[in-house]
Amino acid sequence: MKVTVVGAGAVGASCAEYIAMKNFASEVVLLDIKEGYAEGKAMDLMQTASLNGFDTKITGSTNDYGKTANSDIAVITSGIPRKPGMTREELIGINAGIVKTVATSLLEHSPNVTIIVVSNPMDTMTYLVHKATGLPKNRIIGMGGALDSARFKYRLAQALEAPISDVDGMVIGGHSDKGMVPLIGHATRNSVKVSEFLSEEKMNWVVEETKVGGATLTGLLGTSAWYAPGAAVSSLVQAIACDQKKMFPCSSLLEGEYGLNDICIGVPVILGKNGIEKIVEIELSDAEKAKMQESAEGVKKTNGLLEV
Ligand SMILES: NC(=O)c1ccc[n+]([C@@H]2O[C@H](COP(=O)([O-])OP(=O)(O)OC[C@H]3O[C@@H](n4cnc5c(N)ncnc54)[C@H](O)[C@@H]3O)[C@@H](O)[C@H]2O)c1
Ligand SMILES: O=C(O)C[C@H](O)C(=O)O
Repeated sequence: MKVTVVGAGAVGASCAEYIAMKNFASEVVLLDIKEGYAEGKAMDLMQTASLNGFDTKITGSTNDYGKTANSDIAVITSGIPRKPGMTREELIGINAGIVKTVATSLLEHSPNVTIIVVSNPMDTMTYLVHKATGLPKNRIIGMGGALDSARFKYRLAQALEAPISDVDGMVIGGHSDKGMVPLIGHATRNSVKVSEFLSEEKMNWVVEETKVGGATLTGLLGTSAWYAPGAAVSSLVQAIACDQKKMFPCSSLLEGEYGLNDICIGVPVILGKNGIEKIVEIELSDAEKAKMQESAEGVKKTNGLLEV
């Protein structure tokens, strides 16, 4: 199993590290446009192998896609991250050109690749990869909901004063400060709805903190987060590589599901060896449906800025 990670910056390197630590891939190729940068990160990570007990080979490449040839899975993290006070949507001007070039270069060398898009604004970048490559929809996956759901569970556990392993919950919709739809009505603590434990006020706090999870970290760090994003990507890669049939909310091209068309947005999907093997349509309340609709309008507005 060969995995390429484009962009050896904060998220790309974290993602490569978690993939290697989970020890399911034979090779991870890290590629970056900055001379020597990916080679340096790959060498540094390889020097953790004997300490951390993995056999995955990590190779660095300065923009040489020959080294990525015949990758099974590729992750696109190349592009700029936001700074405090910015929205993800503001990154479109620079990131769209980078993501389009990277996706086509990947495909030239790996015709059977499944692509995971991370660069922001992620739902629009995922849509752009569809338009630019024409790959079947099961082989293009946007990562956002897996991360947002991990943040949701973190906030739920805080509010419940419970261990995170007791908590389950999911965030669907667009990966944006306003567009996320944390499904608080479906969230549980050991199969019991969290509304049995939490006041309306506490549940609203969980939802609002989840939606601005990325912005909160950007404010603290001066750039956007990387550990949880890297871990979330590695979980998606593992689900595909190991044919786990696991369910994650991912940005997927919709053709009528959830009443939406011609848009990539976060919905629950089953991930296995064929990438997105199924889009799962769950029953939403009228309020959740309205939020999903509003979120889709936001994503479509950003998609409208693309030149495709
Ligand atoms: N979807 C998500 O949940 C999620 C989570 C975190 C970050 N992100 C996004 O991921 C992206 C990367 O974030 P980061 O913190 O790693 O940024 P970073 O600046 O640390 O790393 C980005 C890397 O991309 C490289 N790059 C730029 N153009 C390239 C090209 N054409 N080919 C190859 N490499 C190129 C840069 O040299 C840099 O090393 C940002 O757009 C950020 O907003 C998304
Ligand atoms: O917040 C960001 O800009 C990066 C990423 O989308 C995140 O949610 O951490």
